[in-house]
Amino acid sequence: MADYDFDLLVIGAGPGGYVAAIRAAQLGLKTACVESRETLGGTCLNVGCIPSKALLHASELYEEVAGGHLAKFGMSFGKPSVDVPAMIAEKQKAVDELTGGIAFLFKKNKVEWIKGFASFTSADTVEVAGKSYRAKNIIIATGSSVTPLPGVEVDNDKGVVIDSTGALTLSKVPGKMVVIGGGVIGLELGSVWRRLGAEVTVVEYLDQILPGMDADIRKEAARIFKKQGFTIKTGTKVTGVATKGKGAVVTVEPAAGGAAETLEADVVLVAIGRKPNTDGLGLDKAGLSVNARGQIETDHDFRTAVPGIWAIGDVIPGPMLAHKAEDEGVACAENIAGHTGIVNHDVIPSVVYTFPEIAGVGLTEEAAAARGAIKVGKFPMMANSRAKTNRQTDGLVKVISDAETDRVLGVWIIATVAGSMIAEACVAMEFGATSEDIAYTCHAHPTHAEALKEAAMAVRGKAIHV
Ligand SMILES: NC(=O)c1ccc[n+]([C@@H]2O[C@H](COP(=O)([O-])OP(=O)(O)OC[C@H]3O[C@@H](n4cnc5c(N)ncnc54)[C@H](O)[C@@H]3O)[C@@H](O)[C@H]2O)c1
Repeated sequence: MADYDFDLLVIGAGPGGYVAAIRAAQLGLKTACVESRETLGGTCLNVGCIPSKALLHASELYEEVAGGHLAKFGMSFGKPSVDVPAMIAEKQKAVDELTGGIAFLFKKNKVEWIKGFASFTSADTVEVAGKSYRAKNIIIATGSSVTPLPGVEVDNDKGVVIDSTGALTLSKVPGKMVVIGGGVIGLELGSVWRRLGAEVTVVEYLDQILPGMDADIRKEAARIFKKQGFTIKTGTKVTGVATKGKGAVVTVEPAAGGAAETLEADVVLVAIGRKPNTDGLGLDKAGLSVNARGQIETDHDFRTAVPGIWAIGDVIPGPMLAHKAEDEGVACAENIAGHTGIVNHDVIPSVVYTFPEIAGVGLTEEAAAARGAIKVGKFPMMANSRAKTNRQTDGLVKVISDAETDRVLGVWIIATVAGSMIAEACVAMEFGATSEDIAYTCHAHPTHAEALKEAAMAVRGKAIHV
């Protein structure tokens, strides 16, 4: 240790990096975490998962009232109004409390926060704000940033052509919003502004929204979103965005070729994906390189090609999800400390926090069928007593199992609380459960979770309530 400043230096304090730093400190390693943002928590806490969920929650409450959905329960209100700056300020309070919480956890666990941007000067040394730090181990947890759309300039301050960060700070509800990209960000942030009154058009290049999800789920989600008032243009590419007056004009044409058309918008949200952050890191000085997708490759233990350098989260291959990064952070810290840290990448849930929520874990039906014989059980939320009682019956649960062994290979859910329901599927899959194991597990009544049990029963044609 004599020559090293730290046992471990983590670059980046997002969900991957800050969790890795805390776990390493818990295990007795002298740990520092470098972060260039003013606050800890990375994209997720500052301008991603957390603020978007705050606005999703607030806008959902607004729509319940404004959309007249409570009238059927005998409740009536005067015409509701929304004070957007107040909503944004309350969101910021949640963000500040959570980012401040990490600063507290760093102090409590004696993790040193080095403020500034880290750049490698050799395989075991980084420079931050003109000072050099040498560490026995370095974890790269630099995350990802918004993929730019060639030829389209984002300016979040002007608030006309924006990305996900700009969509969290609009000062008023746009009349018309065009969302480029029918993925998670487009649908979540599009939902926020649609609920508050914007006319939202989603332009998606592929034939279906929500890439990577199960085909039934993608189809059903599109049906539900259209019913909610979204205009969804799939199989459509954007060929240009020009600002015009206080708004913008988006030119689109069929992906397969054909006549172009223009869409006028007050706000254009670009949400076409994210790319790993490696610019300026000086990877070459450490002897590292990136793959064709700009990612740093690691082995199963999160070791890069250079001994002593590890990488986790959005900067390595795999889904760009905060919880995947967190689990990798814990496992990587444990491996560095000489323990055995493992992440089961076959069981990483993904959740879209729209209304209803959309969640999945494991294989899609298409991917599972390509591997071998499968059985599929489906159960509609329409037949779930709790969903029916709440008058929120959109959605379904789908369980995919191996035809021979009955082992669960994938679970897909659209339901108001799908994000919570998917946790049960994750535990089941982590323990190698069969669909019968889920079917024979007693589930509390009346809960949404019973729909998962019934979908598991449906794998063998034994669902009761359909
Ligand atoms: N709830 C969550 O888990 C959550 C929330 C936000 C973001 N994220 C993660 O952040 C990342 C980025 O999210 P995202 O929604 O930007 O990406 P995404 O990859 O989920 O979706 C982007 C969509 O844009 C489409 N697209 C690409 N270029 C286009 C073009 N020129 N014209 C029209 N459509 C185009 C793609 O086909 C794709 O469907 C994802 O990895 C996502 O998992 C997750």
